[in-house]
Amino acid sequence: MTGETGFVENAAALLARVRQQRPRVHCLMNTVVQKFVADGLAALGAIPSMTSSTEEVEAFAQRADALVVNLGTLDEGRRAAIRLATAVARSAHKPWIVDPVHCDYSPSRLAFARELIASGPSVLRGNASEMDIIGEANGVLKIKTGAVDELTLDRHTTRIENGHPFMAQVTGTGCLSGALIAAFMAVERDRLRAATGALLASGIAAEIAAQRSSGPGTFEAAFRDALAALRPEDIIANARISYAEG
Ligand SMILES: Nc1ncnc2c1ncn2[C@@H]1O[C@H](COP(=O)(O)OP(=O)(O)OP(=O)(O)O)[C@@H](O)[C@H]1O
Ligand SMILES: Cc1ncsc1CCO
Ligand SMILES: [Mg+2]
Repeated sequence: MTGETGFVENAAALLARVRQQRPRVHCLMNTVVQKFVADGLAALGAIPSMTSSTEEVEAFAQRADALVVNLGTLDEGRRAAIRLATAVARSAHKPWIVDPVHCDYSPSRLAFARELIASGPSVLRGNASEMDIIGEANGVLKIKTGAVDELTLDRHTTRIENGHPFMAQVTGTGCLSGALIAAFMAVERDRLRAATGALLASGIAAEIAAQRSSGPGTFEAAFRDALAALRPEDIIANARISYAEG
């Protein structure tokens, strides 16, 4: 089945809205992929910021339109910064997303991820190992990425097939997808529509980029170029999406 009414058309319109509104996305992002994520957001048309200083993070979160919390290189300072920033997002009703990177490697990180999830993010996104260990996340849109992305909210599941295997060979494509979801949530309050738009944009840009690439190295640059050049009509022409209830 393809085509729940208007979802793909809405995704295409959201891409144009991100370009026009240029949302500010504050990223508490792991140190491995900060540049890749900032460049990807900028290519899309959003405005990234990245500080994790406990002195400044509340002011940055207050200024931002959406927040990404990524646990990839967690330490005491980052835990404190995350608590401060998420408190601002909650009280100011800003959309925020948790990416529980490597929560399957460490009991302490898993406990912190669960604490964050219980405090009410809009979205939780991880790869299969991370999402399988986390389990329930009541009231949160759960997204498991991979060859097919699965978005689950209550009893509704959306599957997005777009993407390319080169994505799994470039560190940070998952982290970037979380940041792109935040950018789309900044311009669309319906988080399922926002996340669908972001993952279609990312997956379709990756397919276009792969046609011009000879491996993961050239793909990385071509992916950024394709995100910058992506048009709403590319989303409408190339979306591979299905929906299920129950
Ligand atoms: N085999 C594949 N075919 C198509 N798309 C893929 C494939 N593997 C991953 N992707 C896409 O790559 C992106 C990253 O997904 P993945 O599940 O690999 O995240 P991740 O492990 O958290 O990545 P990272 O930690 O490096 O940021 C998603 O947008 C997903 O759709
Ligand atoms: C490889 C790696 N290690 C910590 S974060 C990160 C990149 C995103 O998963
Ligand atoms: Mg990851």
